[in-house]
Amino acid sequence: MKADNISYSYEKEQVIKDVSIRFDVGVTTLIGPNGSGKSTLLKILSGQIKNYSGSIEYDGDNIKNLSVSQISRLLSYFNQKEQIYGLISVESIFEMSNLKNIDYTKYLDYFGLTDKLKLPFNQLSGGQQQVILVLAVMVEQTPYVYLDEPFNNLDPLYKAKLVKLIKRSEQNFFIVDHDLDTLSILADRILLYKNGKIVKSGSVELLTENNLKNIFGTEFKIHQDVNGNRRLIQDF
Ligand SMILES: Nc1ncnc2c1ncn2[C@@H]1O[C@H](COP(=O)(O)OP(=O)(O)OP(=O)(O)O)[C@@H](O)[C@H]1O
Repeated sequence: MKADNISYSYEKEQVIKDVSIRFDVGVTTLIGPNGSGKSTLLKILSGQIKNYSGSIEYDGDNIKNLSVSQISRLLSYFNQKEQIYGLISVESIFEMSNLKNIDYTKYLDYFGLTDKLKLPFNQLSGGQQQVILVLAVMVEQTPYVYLDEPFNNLDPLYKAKLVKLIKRSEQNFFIVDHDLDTLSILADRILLYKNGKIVKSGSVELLTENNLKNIFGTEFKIHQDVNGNRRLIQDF
């Protein structure tokens, strides 16, 4: 995916300011403050918001020239804030997503959620709902996957399982989240974002105390764990 010079305003407020982004193979993460426009940008890149300026191409085709079914084969999108499933069963959610007839029960087994298959979605806990929705998106098996805050509500075990699943997947992910430790382990590319613009892009090496302070306006301390991974500790 290649997005060039994307700008977007909600009524009077310009939220995205001339952003150019590449979404390549692997895991790309967008890190920035609350209200800075990350979710809006994901909706633009995934074709849900259309009246932006700039251009977005997938494999050389402008997204504006693709049909709804072409887009649905190309990309999938997760955002728990806008889920609408309510009384629909977990099984039906997977059946709607399972266009390639894959065995999705292995995912449910992996999260210990097999016994929830027949339940209505609203009888699951917040974390269970979150896992089911992320899994339903992965079941679509599209090459591009946009995840808006996939690690919200997840306990440490579910978080570890989801990290492993994403790392093992052949799909390409574009993730927005505020869990910086998890992103630092997952990310192949990091985009630091503030006030509607990409401030810096590069590898996990970008997660420095200075860069994070610049983005969020608060102090951090960076430590290395025994595996050499970065651990970011916010200094309160
Ligand atoms: N549908 C909308 N109509 C009008 N303004 C909106 C709409 N959605 C978002 N905004 C505004 O756009 C700005 C960016 O919102 P957005 O949800 O994209 O930020 P974000 O970076 O994803 O935030 P967070 O990290 O808190 O989820 C905010 O000021 C918000 O109030």
